[in-house]
Amino acid sequence: MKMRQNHPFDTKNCFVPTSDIIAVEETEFNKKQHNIGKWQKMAKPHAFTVYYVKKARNHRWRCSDVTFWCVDEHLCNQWIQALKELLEMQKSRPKQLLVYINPYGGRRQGKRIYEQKVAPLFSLASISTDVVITEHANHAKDNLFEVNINKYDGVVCVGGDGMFSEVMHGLIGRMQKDSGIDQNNPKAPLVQCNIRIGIIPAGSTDCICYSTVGIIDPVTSALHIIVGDCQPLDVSSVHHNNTFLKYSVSLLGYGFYGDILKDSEKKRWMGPMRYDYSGFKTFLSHHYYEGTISFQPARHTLGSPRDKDSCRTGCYICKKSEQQLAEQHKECGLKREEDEEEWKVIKGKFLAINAVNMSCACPRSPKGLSPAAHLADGSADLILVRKCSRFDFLRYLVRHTNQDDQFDFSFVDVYRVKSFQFTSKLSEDNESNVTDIGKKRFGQFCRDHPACCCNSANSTWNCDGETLDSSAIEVRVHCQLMKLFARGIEENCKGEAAYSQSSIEQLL
Ligand SMILES: CCCCCCCCCCCCC/C=C/[C@@H](O)[C@H](COP(=O)(O)O)NC(=O)CCCCC
Ligand SMILES: Nc1ncnc2c1ncn2[C@@H]1O[C@H](COP(=O)(O)OP(=O)(O)O)[C@@H](O)[C@H]1O
Ligand SMILES: [Ca+2]
Repeated sequence: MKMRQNHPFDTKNCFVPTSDIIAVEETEFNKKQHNIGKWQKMAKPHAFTVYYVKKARNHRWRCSDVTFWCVDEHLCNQWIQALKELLEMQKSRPKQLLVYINPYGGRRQGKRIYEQKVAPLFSLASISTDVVITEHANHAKDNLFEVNINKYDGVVCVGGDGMFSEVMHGLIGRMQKDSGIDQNNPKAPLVQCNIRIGIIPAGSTDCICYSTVGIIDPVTSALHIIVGDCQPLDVSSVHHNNTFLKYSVSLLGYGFYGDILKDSEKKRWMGPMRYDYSGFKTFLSHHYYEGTISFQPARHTLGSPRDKDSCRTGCYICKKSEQQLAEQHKECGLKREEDEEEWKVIKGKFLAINAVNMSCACPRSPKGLSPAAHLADGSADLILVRKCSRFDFLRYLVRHTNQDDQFDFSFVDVYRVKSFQFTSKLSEDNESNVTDIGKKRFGQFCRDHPACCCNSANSTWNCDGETLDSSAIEVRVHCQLMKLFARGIEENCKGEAAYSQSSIEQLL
């Protein structure tokens, strides 16, 4: 059996784990191939090609191939058969996927990206697909409540964080509905969603993809889906007055990121650039908001937001949380301890309140809003940026783009939490004085100090790129509520540290 690799770095030996094989196909020899070199002398050769994942730099994956050939047809068929049987044994691989494409996300390239880069790979891997090109917002979400979901091994969304959020709401909502769980009850134990979601990035920020794969690259994401990766993800539920508002997996941001989102929605025609434009405008406006934040610290998890190491593939801290979750499920009859745990209360004037379930790394900020946040530890990092000068706020923002610690400022506090609540001063005042209509209607900016940037209007919550209607919210992190076709960011850079059993032992 002879081997030939189809790329310029031909080597004599090639080691490919079965888990990295994408497909095995019989290869037709054409006349031209037959007439070169030593094959000329042979009887009709038989060949098969193995397509496999080739890992390139910066977490990028590509489909490579290697062709084996020989004169013995029977031997060749035996190899094809044996390799196909090995592939059949990879039980976590999807066979049937439901795909939603947002044709208007990001630079409006979703349909082209899927058809040119992703569909050919799915077809090579013998994955059948039902494809829906969305016609309006919430199309995918509503559709997920109607389809025969058990027919599919996963759902793929082609778009940005907003599109992912829609699909996630459809799936989690469908799961709770089928299990008779009332989503409006903030304390309801939600049912885990085992149907994995794959993200083909074609949006504006694509933070969820970047934070779980390490790169925004449709081919890499398609290959993670094909090999059947599985990454559990924490999800926060957001409620107001016993009414369910939304779920969040990446950023829940009030003040700076809420204001950027609100302004940028009017500039959708600008594409991803709208965030730079609105970001600059919001930075100049320098509005701060008064309110009270109460939270329950996450005591069950080992890490802290100031850790130097990040969550990486096979993260030990996330595995520990998975074990704790399994134990909790066994003891589900017992009273939940969280109700008894203490609440910390902080009142203040904030430029930004950010709660992140993951690092929120994205191309704009490769280390993210909270570099040590974990994908699946059952906690969120709550970042409070208090009123400070424009210059200091700029220093804080710039640190998201370099190696300096963005939490090392007197006006920034960060806590690892499992739940929190926020009420703006404005709504507290309105509740205590409902007759003060003038304050409600005309209180846009502080009338006493027009130049001081304090804002007596509320900001908006940015929930994974969607705005929330209420400023007063109650948030609870649900450990590993859903799963992605991903494996977390792989540790492939020299000198890059991550949590391992030994580093944890040193910590303890
Ligand atoms: C002087 C330069 C300072 C630059 C600092 C930049 C820090 C950026 C951190 C970005 C965190 C992003 C968190 C993710 C948010 C997304 O869910 C959301 C919706 O995404 P999509 O649906 O793909 O459009 N995106 C945003 O809210 C935009 C944030 C814009 C930040 C400038
Ligand atoms: N066909 C459609 N027309 C308009 N909006 C849509 C459509 N399909 C999905 N959406 C909505 O578009 C929003 C943004 O989509 P997304 O793919 O995240 O793009 P971007 O990253 O540019 O914001 C999502 O909230 C989603 O609900
Ligand atoms: Ca988390």
